Amino acid sequence: MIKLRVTPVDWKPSNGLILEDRALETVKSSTNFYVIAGPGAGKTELLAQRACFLLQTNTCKEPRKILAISFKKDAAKNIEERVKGRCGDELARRFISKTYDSFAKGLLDHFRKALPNDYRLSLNYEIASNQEIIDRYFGAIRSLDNLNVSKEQINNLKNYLATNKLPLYSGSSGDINELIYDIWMYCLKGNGNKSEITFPMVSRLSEFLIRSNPKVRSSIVATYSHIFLDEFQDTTSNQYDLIKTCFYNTENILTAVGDNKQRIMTWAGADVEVFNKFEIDFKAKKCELLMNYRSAPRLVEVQKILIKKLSSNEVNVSTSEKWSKNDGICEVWNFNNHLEEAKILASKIAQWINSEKLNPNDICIIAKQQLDQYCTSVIEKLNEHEVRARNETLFQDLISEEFVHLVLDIVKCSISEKSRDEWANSREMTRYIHGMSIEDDLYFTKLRIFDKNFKFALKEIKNKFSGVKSKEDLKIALDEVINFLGKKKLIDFFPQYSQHNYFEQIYNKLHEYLWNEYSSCGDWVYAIESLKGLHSIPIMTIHKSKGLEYDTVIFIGLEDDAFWTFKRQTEEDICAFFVALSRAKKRVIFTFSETRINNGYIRKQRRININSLYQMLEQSGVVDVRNF
Ligand SMILES: Nc1ncnc2c1ncn2[C@@H]1O[C@H](COP(=O)(O)OP(=O)(O)OP(=O)(O)O)[C@@H](O)[C@H]1O
Repeated sequence: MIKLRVTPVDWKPSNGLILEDRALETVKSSTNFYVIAGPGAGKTELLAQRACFLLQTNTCKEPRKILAISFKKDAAKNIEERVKGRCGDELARRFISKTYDSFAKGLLDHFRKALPNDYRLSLNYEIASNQEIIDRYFGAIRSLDNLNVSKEQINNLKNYLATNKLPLYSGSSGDINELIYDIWMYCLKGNGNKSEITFPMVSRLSEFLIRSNPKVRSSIVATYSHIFLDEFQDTTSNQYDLIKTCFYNTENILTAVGDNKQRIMTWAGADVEVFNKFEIDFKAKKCELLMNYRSAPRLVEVQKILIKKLSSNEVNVSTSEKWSKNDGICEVWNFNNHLEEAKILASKIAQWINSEKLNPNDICIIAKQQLDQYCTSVIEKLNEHEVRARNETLFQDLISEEFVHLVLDIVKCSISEKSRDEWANSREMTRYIHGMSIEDDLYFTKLRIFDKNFKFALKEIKNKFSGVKSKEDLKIALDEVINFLGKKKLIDFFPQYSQHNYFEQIYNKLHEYLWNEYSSCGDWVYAIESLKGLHSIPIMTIHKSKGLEYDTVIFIGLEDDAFWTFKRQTEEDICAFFVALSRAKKRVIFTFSETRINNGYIRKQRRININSLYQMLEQSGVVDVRNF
């Protein structure tokens, strides 16, 4: 039974977790804190527990909320799920989990009219990438000839576009400032009156509007009493400025968590000084955690070598008591070519799934980038063993969409009476979407009517789905779900879908992907689980793997070609290697293949440039090498 209210003294961490003293102090603190800790130290868990503490003790006083900001949609979803699981849906309604982009965009959409005139963008603005904007600008407006700008500045233009706070200095003829100013004006006003901007520009505009409107700022400060910042090491100056403008010198309490050794977004502008800035600006206290709850002891031995390399510090990371001293497998597997690699990996994976009773999604395959090049043969060979593996990049964003979750839950519980969790989640969520509040005097009467309607709707939805024979039928069945929820109500509840055709885009993708799954198995429950990734091995890049954990991690291609940036950005690439390694709980395998096919050509692979990575593995004294 989930406790709704306890006193701060009586409060205990949920799920029977025991927190280190330092972690407990941060969970209960009433001052700004930043937590620096390595992989698996429980940083995300600490935020989830802190949310429970603040909500269950009403330290975050009703109706105020907690705002949690993450980088990726799935990370935002992950922490939201943890909070729901630990303190229940009712309290978790006051836990608002967003990405930086959705936070900034939400502010802009809500308060767009408060922007100073020169920077007011059109209502129906579009989001574009840096490159699209630059290409369009030079295609439509300007040639490179009459510019007083160096080649390097042009090459790095995308990095400069949203570097400075607004309003921009308009520059002098043809220089870089004038160019940037001109691009901004083109983006805001120039393209047939429909503005087109990038996410970093969204962030700059939001920051500007809050800075120029004390009333808007006050409303944000009043809405949220506590702010959580996850993966803080990857925060860009642009994002930090937005946070600072919102919450500097206010009574809001901020908690930032991160790990400098997992900073893999420097290329995207991560500010290496961000923890120092936060400490000074927000007078934040520091908390260091020295546990690794995730990885087995032998894997932590390898991690320690990398930690020493990355931070020049000897650290004494402890492991969970559930492990024995010799638990953990870290191996390098050498192959003659990528086909041998695929064949042997597939057969070993199938063997582990059978003998160790692992689910496919307990195993993760990671490559540095170019998943098609490194993983296609393994996917094919796994299929021969009837093990499915899929490129998670194509699914992660769709699956973490809130309304996709809701629709899938509704369909699943309409079909299968065993889906109790999905039934409870979708009933709860639908009640909120339909505006039912426990504070309403007629709540219980309305609840009875709602439950009757909900039951009836599930029956209708089940009928529709049972009759689906074609992709077109599926569209009609899905429409039944949307009609029951009410498209307008859905969009009012999830304002992120109010933008242009975003809702339609997601909806069409859901239709397409769900049909693909169903047409290959003919079973709705299995199709929904498959779409959620329950029956396949996820394949992803290191960047996508951040924050996740798996029993077994297989890193394909520990080779110079994969780490082609190693010489130029050695530290960032070691951090990337560290992130991949530290996703594993029990076993991590690195592969090296003498040759690989690249663009139809056989390429010899080397490990000269990244030799230091191999040396670190060897230095740990726990890594075995196997030649196949
Ligand atoms: N106090 C604790 N006791 C037991 N298990 C814990 C505790 N804290 C976290 N865990 C578990 O350890 C694992 C890692 O936790 P979490 O994801 O919060 O770590 P993290 O520091 O955010 O990791 P990373 O930076 O590598 O993403 C999770 O499975 C989590 O449930």
